[in-house]
Order: sequence, then C-alpha cells, then structure tokens
Amino acid sequence: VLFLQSSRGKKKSGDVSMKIQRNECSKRSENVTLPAEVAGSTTDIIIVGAGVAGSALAYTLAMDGRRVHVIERDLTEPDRIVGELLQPGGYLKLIELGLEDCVNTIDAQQVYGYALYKDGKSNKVSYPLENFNSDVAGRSFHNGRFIQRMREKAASQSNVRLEQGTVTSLIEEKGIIKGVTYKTKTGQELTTYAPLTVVCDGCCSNFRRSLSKPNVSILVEIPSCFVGLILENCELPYKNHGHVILADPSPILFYPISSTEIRCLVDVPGQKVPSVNNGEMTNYLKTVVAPQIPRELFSAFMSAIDKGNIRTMTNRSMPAAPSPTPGALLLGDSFNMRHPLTGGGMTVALSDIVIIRDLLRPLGDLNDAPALCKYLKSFYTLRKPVASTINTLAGALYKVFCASPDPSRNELRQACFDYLSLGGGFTNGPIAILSGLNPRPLSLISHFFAVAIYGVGRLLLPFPSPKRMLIGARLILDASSIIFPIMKAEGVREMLFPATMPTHYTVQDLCLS
Ligand SMILES: Cc1cc2nc3c(=O)[nH]c(=O)nc-3n(C[C@H](O)[C@H](O)[C@H](O)COP(=O)(O)OP(=O)(O)OC[C@H]3O[C@@H](n4cnc5c(N)ncnc54)[C@H](O)[C@@H]3O)c2cc1C
Repeated sequence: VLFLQSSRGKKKSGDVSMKIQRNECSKRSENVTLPAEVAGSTTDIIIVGAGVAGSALAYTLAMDGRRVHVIERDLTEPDRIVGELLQPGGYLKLIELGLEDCVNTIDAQQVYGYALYKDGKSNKVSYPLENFNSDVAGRSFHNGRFIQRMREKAASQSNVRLEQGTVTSLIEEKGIIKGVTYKTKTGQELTTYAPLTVVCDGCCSNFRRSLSKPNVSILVEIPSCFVGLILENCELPYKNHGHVILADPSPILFYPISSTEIRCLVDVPGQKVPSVNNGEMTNYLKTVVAPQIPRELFSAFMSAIDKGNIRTMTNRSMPAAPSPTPGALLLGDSFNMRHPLTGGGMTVALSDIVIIRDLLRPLGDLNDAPALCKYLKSFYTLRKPVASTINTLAGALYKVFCASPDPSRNELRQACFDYLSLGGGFTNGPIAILSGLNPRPLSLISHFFAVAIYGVGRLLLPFPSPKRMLIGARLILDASSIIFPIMKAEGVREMLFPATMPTHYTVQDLCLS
C-alpha cells in the first residue's frame, strides 16, 4: 500500500468553521439507519481514480473538511495525449477550486485563442479575455505533469488519503452504495466504506454501467480517433494559439505543450486508424496529412513522423445518463464525454466539481442517504446548461469541420470559417462558448443558425439560381440535422429550461427544505 499523506494540510477534518456550516442542515439525518460499516467509517468520501476529476475533487472536498480516501490505479506520471489544453473557462474553475498553482512549474503555456486554416487562408480568433485578470487565459501542458501536480496538491491535505490500488467492485446493500473493494499494489484485496463514493475512473470506466441508465453503453459513440505527434524545434505561426486546420477528411490540431514542444493531433474519422506497426500510418501521415500542414510546421511534422513516437487515442462522446444511486456518483469522463476537438473535457469536469462542492457544503451529514440522493439529483440538473452547451458545440463543430462531398455541407463549413472571421460579436460569441467563458445554450443555438443563415445569404446574393436555392435549403436542413440530435441526446428541457425540472434545487432551496 502506498499511502501518501502530508502534514502540510491547513484544515483538519471537523475544524470549527466546518462545524458551524454543517449544523445548518444536520437535522435531516435523524431517523436514518445506516449499515454498521458506514456508520463506523472514518472516511466521508471515497474517490475512485485520481485523474483530472478525482484529484481536483479530492482537494476541494478536503478543503471543506471532508475525510477523503482516493484510490488510484497508477500513481506514476501518466503519459497520454489527452487533456493537454485547458480552456480559459476551465482555468477560472481551477481558480475557484484553489488549484490554479497546479499549472505553475510545469512549463505550461498560456493560450490566447485559435488560428483557423482553410484552403491556405488563415484567421486568428482570440478569446474574449478583456474583462479578466491578465493571468486568465487557456493553459496547455503535458497532461501527466498537470495530473501529478493536482495529486500532490490533494495529498498535501492531512485529511486526504491517496493510495495506489485498483477498485474492483462497488459494495452495494439494499440499493445503497456503501463502499468499494480494491486490490492494493501488492495484490491484497481490501474493502473500504464511506457514505459517498465518487467514481472518476475515466473514459473506459468499469463502473459506468452500474450507476447509469441501462442503455448507457449504446450511448457511447466513437466518431473518430486522434493520432498524436510531438513537433520540436519549430514555432507556431501564431504564437500561444491553438491551430485548427480544416483539412480533408477532418481537422488537424496544433498547440504548444511546453516552451519547446508542439502537440499535433490528426483526426482520423471512424473507429480504426492505419496501422502504426506495418508503416501504413507513416504513409498516411506523409501522403494525406503532410500536404495540408502549414508550411512553417512542415519539416518539424515530417521529422516527428520519422522519429516514430506516434500515439493514437479513441475519441468518445457520451451524453450523461445517470441513474441516481444513493451513496454514489459518477464524475468526469466516466459520467459524460464529448468530442475532444474543442478541448472541453477538463472544463466540464472542473465546472461539475464546483457545483458538487457548493451543493455538498451545507450538507453536514453525508450518512443521510435520502438527503444526499436529493442533492445529487439536483447536481444532474444544475450542471446541464454549461456542460450540455460545451458538449453540443464540440459535437456540432466536429461535424461542420469535417470535409464532405456534399455541396451544402461544404457551404456550411466555409460559412462557419468565414463567420468566425467577421470579428465583433460574430467571433466573440462562438469563441466565448468554446472557451467556457460564457457557455450559454441560447447563444450556441443563435450563433449556429446565424452561421447557416449567413451561408444561405451568400448563396442567394447577388442573384439566386434554382441550384443555389436548393443548396441553401439543404444547408439549413444540414445545420438542423447536426445540432438537434445532439441537443436531444443532451436533454433539451434540462439544457434550455433547467428551472422547470422537478430536480432543480439550488443550494439555498436545499438548505431551506
Ligand atoms: C484524444 C483526447 C484529447 C483530449 N484533449 C483534451 C484537451 O485538450 N482539453 C480538455 O479539456 N480535454 C481533453 N480531452 C478530454 C479529457 O482528457 C478528459 O475529459 C479528462 O481527462 C477527464 O478526466 P477524468 O478524471 O474523468 O479521467 P482521467 O483523467 O482519465 O482519470 C481517470 C483515472 O482513473 C484511474 N482509474 C481507472 N480505473 C480505475 C480503477 N478501477 N481503480 C482505480 N483507479 C482507476 C486511471 O488510472 C486515471 O488516473 C481529451 C480527450 C481525448 C480522448
């Protein structure tokens, strides 16, 4: 057992300020009988997985005085091609959680917006950061370095126990999750109990099915894969910006991950990528992708291919489908995924954690399973406007940015590229959604259809021909058929009218009830 605990933590569990806060709601726990193991437990919350979500949650709950036991399969520094660009909205959430120093000392790079490339033309689209402090911007980094910093920060709290182990099952009794069984590094099988278990075991979650609606596995879509390379000894054409190439068949991304390295992610549609082992991938990258790369990056791109460190990762998307379960909660990618084109995953996870933290704060007694369940149901509704907007944009933009033989889809793609170059609100609105600075559902819908109308207008002016009118009509249909199914899967009512949901309780409502 690797047990990391530090004496540097400032708050101890049950300190005076926490006791005052908790008393407000503690009456609710009367008359609830608890399983003996849970009642005697010295842990308030078990967290499964210490990735982005698990580490951030552990730290923030510990700061609120909770006793947290985190079980992570592998505590060594991850080496992955995921979660490398944190949007400015995510950075704001990091500040709210007190974790902003985790991007210091890891050679993270500030990101101020994107450069979009199409058919040799490029446009710069800056994040609308004017009204924020100068340090508010996106951050890009090595994912593993960021996660290690977050784990260290969580483990520095005296009331966090971070342990290496693989959780093998959830312990359930009479419909209530009471704890988990896990295997330690040495192969010992142990059980641990707590009134709340939060599962943050990532995109390939083993526990998603037990805590979601029965149809959850059919909701997981795999629209494409990313092929990752690291470019060295070169500069991005637009310094401190992400670069999105609207390539054929689908987008290519570049962004800095340190002061000397640039990540390249090549999207390959479908579930299969050319084989790396038999050289098909090298051939694909050199013949199909390389000719579409901006010339400033071309030779570094070719060198990266020759160097051979080619990584691949499946891109999954999955709307949240929770089945509210007393004593347990899913969070992060195990709960909800979206296409990584827009780099929204960590922002959604951190935003969810802020909501959970605020909801749990007044709940003194986590052993009150019915009250806890009510709070958790409310979480599923409160998160919807932000999470669904970021998710819907990711899915819709991926579809719009892919090349297509269909003339109306190509018009929509071109209209989107040109619309984002118009400046003012036309540029700021969509990029404020993407960056997580202002992710409002109505803004998303209005900009999405404004792009479509802009595309139709260009087709009809100055003189509409029957052919162009037909393409225009199909363009509107295409736009609708892209956005509405994603919104439907996300839940239109929760997204647009969360206050009409029976489970829409604010923290104040819950405290008063
Ligand atoms: C190719 C790609 C690129 C991406 N790029 C970005 C980006 O640029 N920006 C962005 O915001 N998002 C991005 N994302 C999404 C982002 O990576 C995720 O949203 C984020 O990592 C989710 O965090 P998580 O904590 O839920 O999962 P993870 O960070 O994957 O953490 C899960 C943790 O659980 C542990 N674990 C798993 N099973 C067990 C078990 N049984 N017992 C104990 N521990 C266990 C794992 O070891 C791991 O540490 C990308 C995704 C992909 C696929």
